[in-house]
Amino acid sequence: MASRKGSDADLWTEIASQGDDEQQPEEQEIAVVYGRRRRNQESVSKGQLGQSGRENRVSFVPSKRPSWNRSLSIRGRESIIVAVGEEFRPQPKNKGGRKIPKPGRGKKAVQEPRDFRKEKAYFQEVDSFELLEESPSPKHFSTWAMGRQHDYIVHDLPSILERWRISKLAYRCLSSQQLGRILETPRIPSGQTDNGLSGNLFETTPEKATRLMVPFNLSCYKSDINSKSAAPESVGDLNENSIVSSFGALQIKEVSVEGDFSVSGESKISSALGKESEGANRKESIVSHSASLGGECYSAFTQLLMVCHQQAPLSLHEVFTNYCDSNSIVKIGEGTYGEAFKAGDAVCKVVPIDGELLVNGEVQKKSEEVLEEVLLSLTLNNLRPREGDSVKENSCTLFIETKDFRVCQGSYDASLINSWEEWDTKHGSENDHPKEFSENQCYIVFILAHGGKDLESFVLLNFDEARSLLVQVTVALAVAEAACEFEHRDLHWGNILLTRSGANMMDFTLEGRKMQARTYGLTVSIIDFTLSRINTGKAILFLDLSADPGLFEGPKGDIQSETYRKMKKETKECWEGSFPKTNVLWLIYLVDILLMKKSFKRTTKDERELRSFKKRLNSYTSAKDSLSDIFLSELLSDHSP
Ligand SMILES: Nc1ncnc2c1ncn2[C@@H]1O[C@H](COP(=O)(O)OP(=O)(O)OP(=O)(O)O)[C@@H](O)[C@H]1O
Repeated sequence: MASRKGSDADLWTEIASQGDDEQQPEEQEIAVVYGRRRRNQESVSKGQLGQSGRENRVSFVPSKRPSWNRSLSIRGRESIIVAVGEEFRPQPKNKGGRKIPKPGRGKKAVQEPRDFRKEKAYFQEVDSFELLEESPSPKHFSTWAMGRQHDYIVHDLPSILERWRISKLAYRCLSSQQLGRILETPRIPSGQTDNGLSGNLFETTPEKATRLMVPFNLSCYKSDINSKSAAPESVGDLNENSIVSSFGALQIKEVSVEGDFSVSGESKISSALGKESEGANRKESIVSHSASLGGECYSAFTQLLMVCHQQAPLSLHEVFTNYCDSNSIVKIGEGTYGEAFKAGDAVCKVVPIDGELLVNGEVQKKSEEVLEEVLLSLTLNNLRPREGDSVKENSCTLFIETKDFRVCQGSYDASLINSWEEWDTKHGSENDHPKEFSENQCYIVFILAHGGKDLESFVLLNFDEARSLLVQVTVALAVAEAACEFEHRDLHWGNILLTRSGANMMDFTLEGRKMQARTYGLTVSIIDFTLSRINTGKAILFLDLSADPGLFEGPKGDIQSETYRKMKKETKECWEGSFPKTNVLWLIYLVDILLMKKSFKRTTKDERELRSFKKRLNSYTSAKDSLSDIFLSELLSDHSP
C-alpha cells in the first residue's frame, strides 16, 4: 500500500525548495490518484475525518484512515501447490472467494495471552537432536550468515518453502473446501535435498537445503491419534503420487474442520483429529503421508519463528538495538499495516500480527499471510547477485533487499513511541497511536535495506530521470517475470522507492544475457508484495483480488482504480493464472502518473514521446516484451564479456 510522505529532511527538501512550480509546467489535474489515501491536512484537523477525505472510500470496517483498498490482505492468500515441472493450468473459478471479515470484530476485543510453550518445547526438542540445523542462532544477527561475515542473513529458501508446502497441504486437507486446487505432488524422498525448483532461481541459493526432520510432531500426532483410535490403517498400498489426492479424499470423506490455526497448528490439528475418533485410521494416513512427504506440519507462527531462527518472540527493543542506539531510531514512513523506522543503515518495518485489536481500522494480518510474504520477499531477494554465487539466469537489484525478519511480542517501547510521536507532530500520522498495543501483541519485523523516498513524494528533476525510472521498473518486472512469473499487481507510486546513488549504470541479467541500463544517477527499489503473484515452481503464491470487490470500485477515470479494473478484465478473475500483461498495465499507469501527476523539466517533444510510448505499451504482452520498445531500449546496452 502506499504510504505517507517520508520524513527525511535532507537532499529532497533541498531539491523541493528549488520550486517545481516556477520551473515546471502546471500539473494537469485529470484524475484523482489513490494509493494509500489520506486526509487532506489543510482542511481536516487532526482527530477528525472530514467528508472530503472519505468520499471515495469503500471499506468494510470503520476506519480512521481513508483507504478503499486496504482490506485486501486480511482475506489471506489462496496460494496453491503445484507439482514440480508441471505446467500450471488455471482451475475453474470458484466464485465467492474469501469471506469478508466479520464487522463484529471489536476494536477492543480482549487478546488471549499468547502461549509459546509449544514453540519452546519444539525448539528444545530440536536442540536435543544432533541435527544439521538450517543455521545456528545468530548472536549478532545483523552481521551473521553461515559462519561468514555478511550484512545480510542467508535464508534457506528451499527448506522454508518445503515446510510451508507440507503445512499448507495438511491444513488444506483439514480445513479447505478447495481441494480441486491441490494438484498431485510427487513424493520427495525423505532426507533428499530438494532442489527441484523452477528455473535457476534457487540453484544459486547459497545454503545447502537441509530439511529439518524432527520426530517430535509426528509422535505428538501419533499419540493423540492412538489414544483415540481403532487399528491404524496400512498405507503401504499408496504410491508416491497418490499422497496429495489421498489427503483430498480424506478431507471430503472424513474431516470437516474449519477454523483458525494461527496459534498452534500442531495442537489444533491433533485435536481436530481427536474429535474424529471413528476416522482415526485415516488420520493415521495423514501422519504417514505427512511423514512420507519428507517433513512435518508446523503452524505458520512456528514456521515464522523457524525462519527467524528464534525460539520465542523477542521484544521490539531487543531487535532495534541490534541495529542502532535506541535514541537514534527515526520513523520514516507508514502504511496501512506497517510502521517503517530507520535503525542504523536498515529500515525496520513493524507489522502487528495475529491479534484481535483492529489496527488503523483493519484486522491484523495473520501469520499465514505474513509467511507467504516472507516467501515472496525471499524469492525476490534471490534475484540479487551475491558475491561468490554463480551467475544467475535472471538477476537485478531492483526489488528492495529484505535483510532479515524477526518475530516480536510486547508493547512498543519508549524510544519507538518517541519517534512515532515525532513523526506524528511533523507529518500528522494517519495510523493509530502504538501505545494501544498490549504486552501480548505479536509483530513481524521486516528488516529491509533503505530504498529512499516513494515516487509520490520524490521530486524528479528532468525527463532523463523519468525515463530512468521507467526503464528500471520495466527491467525489474521483466527479470522477475522471467525468473518466477512475477506480477506485482499493485505498483502504484507509493510502492516505488527512489534515491540518488550517483551510479550511472545498473547491471542486470535477463535470461542469461548480461545487460546494463542507464540510470542518470537514480536508483529504484520496488516494495510491497502484498498483492503479488509468483510461481516458485512448486507453488503459486497469489491473492484472490476478487474477494475484495471494493478494489474495483474506485472512481471512474482514476488511473489507479482503472488499472485494477483492467487487471480484472485481463485475468478474467483467475488470479492464480500467469498474466504478465498486468505488469504492462502498471507501466501504462506509471506513464500516466509521470504525465499527469509529476512535475519535472520536460519539453513538448518529451511529452509526445511519453504519450506514444504509452500507446505502444498497449500492444505489449509482458514487461519483457515492453523492454524492446525504442523508448526504453535506447537506455539499454549489452554487457556481455
Ligand atoms: N525499505 C524501505 N526504505 C525506505 N522507506 C520504506 C521502506 N519500506 C517502507 N518504507 C516506507 O514506509 C512506507 C510504508 O511501507 P509499505 O508500503 O511497505 O507498508 P504497508 O502498505 O503497510 O505494507 P503492507 O502492504 O505489507 O501492509 C512506504 O511507503 C515508505 O515510505
